[in-house]
Amino acid sequence: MEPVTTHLRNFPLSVLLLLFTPFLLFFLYSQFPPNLSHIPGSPLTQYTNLPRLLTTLRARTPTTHISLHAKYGPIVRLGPQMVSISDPTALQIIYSSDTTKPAFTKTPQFHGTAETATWYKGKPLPLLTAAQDVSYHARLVRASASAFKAGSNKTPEKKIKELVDQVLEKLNKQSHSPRDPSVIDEFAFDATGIIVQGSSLGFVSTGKDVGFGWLALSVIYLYLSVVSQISWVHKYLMGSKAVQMLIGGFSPILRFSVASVEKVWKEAKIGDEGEDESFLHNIKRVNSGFKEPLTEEEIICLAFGSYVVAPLAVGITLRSILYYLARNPSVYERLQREINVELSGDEFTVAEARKLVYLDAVIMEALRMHPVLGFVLERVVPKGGTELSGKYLPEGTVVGINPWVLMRNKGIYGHDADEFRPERWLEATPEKLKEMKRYNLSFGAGIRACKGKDIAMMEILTFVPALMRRFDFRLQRPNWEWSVLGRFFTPQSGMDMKIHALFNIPGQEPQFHDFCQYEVLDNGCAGIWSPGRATFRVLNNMELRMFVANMKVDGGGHGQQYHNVYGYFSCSSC
Ligand code: HEM
Repeated sequence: MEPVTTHLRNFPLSVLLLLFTPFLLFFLYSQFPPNLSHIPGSPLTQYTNLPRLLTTLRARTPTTHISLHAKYGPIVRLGPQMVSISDPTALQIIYSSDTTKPAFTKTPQFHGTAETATWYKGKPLPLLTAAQDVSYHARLVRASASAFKAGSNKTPEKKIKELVDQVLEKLNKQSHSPRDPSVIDEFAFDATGIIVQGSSLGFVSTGKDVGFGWLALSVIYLYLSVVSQISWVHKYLMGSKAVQMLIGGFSPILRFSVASVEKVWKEAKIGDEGEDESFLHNIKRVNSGFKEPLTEEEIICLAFGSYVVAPLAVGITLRSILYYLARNPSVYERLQREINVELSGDEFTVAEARKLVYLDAVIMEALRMHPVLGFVLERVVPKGGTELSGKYLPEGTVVGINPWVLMRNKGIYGHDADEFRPERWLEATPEKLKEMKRYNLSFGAGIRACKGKDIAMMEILTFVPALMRRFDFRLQRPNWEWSVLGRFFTPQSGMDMKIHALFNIPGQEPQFHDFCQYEVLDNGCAGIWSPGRATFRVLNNMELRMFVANMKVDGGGHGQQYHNVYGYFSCSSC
């Protein structure tokens, strides 16, 4: 008699497959029960997360989610246990700010950040953005609330202003050739250094990464984007202790965060509210008064959280503002007029800039058109399940809204929601405006909304008016669409710009630009060359502001070559 193994060896593979397939299907079924079969979506998503994964790999999450909702309606199945919602009424339920009806908790979506990049003293740090435990989250928020308030101290504002001046000087030197405005990203990194530790990181001055790990940050976010779609693989990769033993502690951003904390703890004295005030100085001061002070790990978490979020978020938003302004000449000109007429001078404060209504509308519209986060802000359906958009969702379902989907909702923002039109924020009735703001997800919503909004707005309100007072920018290829990497974050590329100083700097060799015929004289006066540069007239500061406010351009709109530039005024100073 032949041994059993021989029989098995001779057994055709196809028969084996036939026998085992039902077991395999049963296993898959029990792993991923199609309990969301009543939710519309592509049939494949009932059984697998593969479509989600492919969308992420192709970096098309925002646009894909928008078209899925256009096809399937306000509630769409994205995976065997995941649902995306576009129904605005669901926002208050999922991200509730009502303490009697707690918001749904976060999924491990962000937890991967901790396990991937913050392996510290043998374990991952519990980050604020990732925290799933409600009381731990509340503890970190309480301890850092005053540190996140940008308006509470004037020192960072002053330092950010100095940094902007440094950026403008750099732009002036680079203005001869069109290029990607990467100096914006350098600004965003240095500004984060000022906010977190009270001093710039040195991106702008060196034009280099300075060891922070810009590349590492991109790799971390690529990894997170992918594993958040198929979370079980994480425990075999960066979530595995063995992998962390091999490459743990490698994260350069973690090293930076630890160094920042050490620097502030060494240099700042408790009670010192002087020149060096920063996020960490503030934490150090308030922490000493707590009954249960934050631990070293928790403080590093707070620094790390800002370093991984703030530079990308602010950089992406500044790029959006510049891009949409350059593509919309009438908006650009209206904003430039407002900035030149309403602000007192180059030394304007953030409080002054905050009062500019059109600037505010432009920023809100840029954030609406291009939210910084490109994925569903995931939450878990609590015990007992819930009903959203008329459909029952069982406990444990992952659910959420992608800001890109909600911010293009035509019912809220109008039939032209796909267009960049800041006027919509100014024309709306008070009720409509309230509705538009209520469903504004650009900074998230409810208890887990962005904690750095104040800081981000301070940086944006310092940068944009300063740039527009002294520079003119336009896209090298005005009708060229940029490219957007639509994953976790939504960074843009392909926006080469010509950025030119509007006025020549006193004491420097005058540079005459093809599109701008102003000049600032050594005595501080500004002048304008009349068409054809036959005569030169000197303007005082007030006239200059009036001139820019009423500036007319012959021979085409903004972004084209200015042949004749003239204003409505009569020059009285010369
Ligand atoms: C224009 C700039 C920014 C935008 C559009 C933005 C957007 C967001 C959004 C949408 C969320 C919610 C994520 C979720 O619900 O899952 C969030 C959370 C957060 N952001 Fe921002 N952010 C910006 C700048 C900043 C800055 C500058 C900081 C820090 C200095 C920061 C710190 C945080 C933190 C700590 C959280 C987590 C809050 C929590 O879980 O309680 N953000 N941000």
